[in-house]
Amino acid sequence: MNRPTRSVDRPVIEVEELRMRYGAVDVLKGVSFEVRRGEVVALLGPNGAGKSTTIEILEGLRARSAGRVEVLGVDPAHGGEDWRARSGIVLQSWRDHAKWRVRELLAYQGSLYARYTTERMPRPWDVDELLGAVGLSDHAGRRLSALSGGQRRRLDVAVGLVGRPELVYFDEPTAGLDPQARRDFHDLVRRVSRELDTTALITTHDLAEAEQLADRIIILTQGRIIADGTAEELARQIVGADEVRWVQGGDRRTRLVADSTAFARELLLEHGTAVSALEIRRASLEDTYLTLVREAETAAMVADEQELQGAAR
Ligand SMILES: Nc1ncnc2c1ncn2[C@@H]1O[C@H](COP(=O)(O)OP(=O)(O)OP(=O)(O)O)[C@@H](O)[C@H]1O
Repeated sequence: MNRPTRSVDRPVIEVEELRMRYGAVDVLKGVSFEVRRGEVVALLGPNGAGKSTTIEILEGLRARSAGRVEVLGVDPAHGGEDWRARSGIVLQSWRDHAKWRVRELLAYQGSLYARYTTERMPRPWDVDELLGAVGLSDHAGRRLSALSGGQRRRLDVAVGLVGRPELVYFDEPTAGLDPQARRDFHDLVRRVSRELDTTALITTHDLAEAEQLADRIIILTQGRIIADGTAEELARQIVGADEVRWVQGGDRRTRLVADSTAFARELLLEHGTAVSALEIRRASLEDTYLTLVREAETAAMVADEQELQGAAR
């Protein structure tokens, strides 16, 4: 299916200078980013970085301290039911409803969206089709209490998607899933993004997942965005991103370089056949992430110390 073309393609999420303060503590310190229609974006960051706070503000569950936020063209602080129905939230939220059966729960949840159906987007998603899409067809008649952890996670995903949302938030979606279920989930998100033009914002601590799934990665640390781009673009931000190893004159050598192709070319031109076992390892997203977060934390510590010294003078 082709993506529908739109003459005015405004971003689905627009965040400008977002600030959040709990008591005397600034948790978000001027966060700005955009997410375009159909994009899959991963929001990464250490514990306590402000990811959940950001998402709760976008969902309209938390009032911000300052800044401009628009989600699907509406300020979440003033979003009504119609606006809310256009987003889906995938949380681990159905654990307490142990007596419901899978199909029953999805049919009920889906029925809440029927009044929001449009010609372009019939709502809700047909329950049997959705059960098939998340791999729960064989468990449709089961009570929630009889599902495994992975099956419940698939159900969480189905609940988040049943209203065919234009925008869906996933909070650590594959935590606790086995590798097959994880791959199925990735396929599902890609399909939903491609075929329904659904925008997805995913928080995860799984960097391999972010790399595989996301069109774009945003890294939040200590309430600030320190990187925003594709995994490749992020890797280019750090110096010495590639590791080159080779053997020369019997010695094993290793160098960290920014442009490994140019380095290898020079090396071979200069030393020719004296070079063997040449290997290039690109920085993984994990290397990049850890480097960027460490640099940001060091810079913040230095700034704090300077401020303290300034105040003591
Ligand atoms: N209601 C609250 N009152 C006071 N402080 C809060 C409140 N909610 C969150 N915080 C603080 O705000 C900071 C950011 O928290 P947040 O939950 O947004 O981080 P996170 O990036 O989602 O972390 P994690 O990866 O651990 O889920 C933390 O220091 C947290 O302790």
